[in-house]
Amino acid sequence: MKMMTCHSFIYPNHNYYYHHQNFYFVALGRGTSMAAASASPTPVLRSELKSVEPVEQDLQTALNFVSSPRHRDLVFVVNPQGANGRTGKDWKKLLPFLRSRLGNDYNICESFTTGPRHAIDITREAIREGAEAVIAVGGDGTIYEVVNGFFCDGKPVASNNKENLKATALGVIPLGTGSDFARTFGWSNDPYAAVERVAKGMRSRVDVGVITGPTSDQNYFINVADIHLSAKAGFYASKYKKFGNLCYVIGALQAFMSHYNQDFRIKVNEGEWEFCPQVTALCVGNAKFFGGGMKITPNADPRSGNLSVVILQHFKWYDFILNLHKIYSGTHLKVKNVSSRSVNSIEVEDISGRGGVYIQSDGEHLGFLPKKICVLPSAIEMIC
Ligand SMILES: Nc1ncnc2c1ncn2[C@@H]1O[C@H](COP(=O)(O)OP(=O)(O)OP(=O)(O)O)[C@@H](O)[C@H]1O
Repeated sequence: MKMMTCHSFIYPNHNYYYHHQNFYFVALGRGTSMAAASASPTPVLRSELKSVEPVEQDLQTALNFVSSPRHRDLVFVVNPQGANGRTGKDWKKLLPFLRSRLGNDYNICESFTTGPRHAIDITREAIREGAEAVIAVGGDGTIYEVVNGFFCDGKPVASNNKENLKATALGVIPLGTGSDFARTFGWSNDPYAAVERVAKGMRSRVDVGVITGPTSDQNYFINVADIHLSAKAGFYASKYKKFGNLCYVIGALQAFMSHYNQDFRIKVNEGEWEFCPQVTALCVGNAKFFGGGMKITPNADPRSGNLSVVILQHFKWYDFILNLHKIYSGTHLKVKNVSSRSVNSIEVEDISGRGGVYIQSDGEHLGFLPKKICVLPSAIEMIC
């Protein structure tokens, strides 16, 4: 039977919850028994599973009612640790509204991440099972991982059901510390407004950036990839998330202490190598904001089919202090030693010999140069 198959094989390594007014249905891993917990006012938590008795017979009956085969799944990928634990708490509060607003039209499924990169696996499985949308609930790190789950081995992940013509969409409920990706669309950290967007179901194709390293490893990003000082600042900032948006200031101060501008060479759109001296930071925007509200790539547009590169050169620490307000407002492109261009691809190498040049994408540390960054135009459908 369809739903039994679905529950037995969806998310082989993850807990997966179907929601209904009075029931929470929990699928455990492949080969394990299924369980249902009834009449719980809150989601069933992983830690509570031990006390739940397997009731497969009853569950089958109930699943046919709850997880309607007429409806497609909305899979909410929730990072309970996002925004220093606030994401998990806000999600709990949001759930009753979300179920009443969306539950009549969709099967509401939730999956809590258990650690870094878990959201990638959840997303891949959801797409293979033909979900209507995978919705990242958290900050930019969670969106980043969900976006990476749309791809596997260099190719887009597809539904196992070839008759399923409607692609799985990406959705976002921004509940992170910075939530910078949402800013490009003018979305606040208001989860109720985000649920309304999902209810309306408007979709739009957006571009995705792909970063390739010397070992051909690939990482996808949807917001901003950045290199050198800002990436180092982001690396440190991630260690101070408990201070909220202040983490970016602390991270920047720490990064500055060991910073040197370095000579790079860049290759744009597969052209000739260009010398790019004394780079402070090189930012590649698919969208406009990073660092908790800095409009670093103001010309970027995720629906443009290209990426916007902004390069800061020869900057001293006091240049940042003097121009910080311009970086926040996106008026820094006219500042001396700041340049901007639109690209399809850019390769970046450090030629100073010092090495150790940080790169991050969507706030996640990705290692060091050299890297090649390309745009994948209209790669994903997004709910907006
Ligand atoms: N269960 C978990 N426990 C610990 N870390 C997790 C868990 N699930 C996901 N993560 C990691 O948490 C990191 C941050 O998550 P997220 O981006 O959602 O929140 P944030 O950092 O507060 O927000 P923002 O990125 O917008 O500033 C991600 O790198 C992700 O890999």
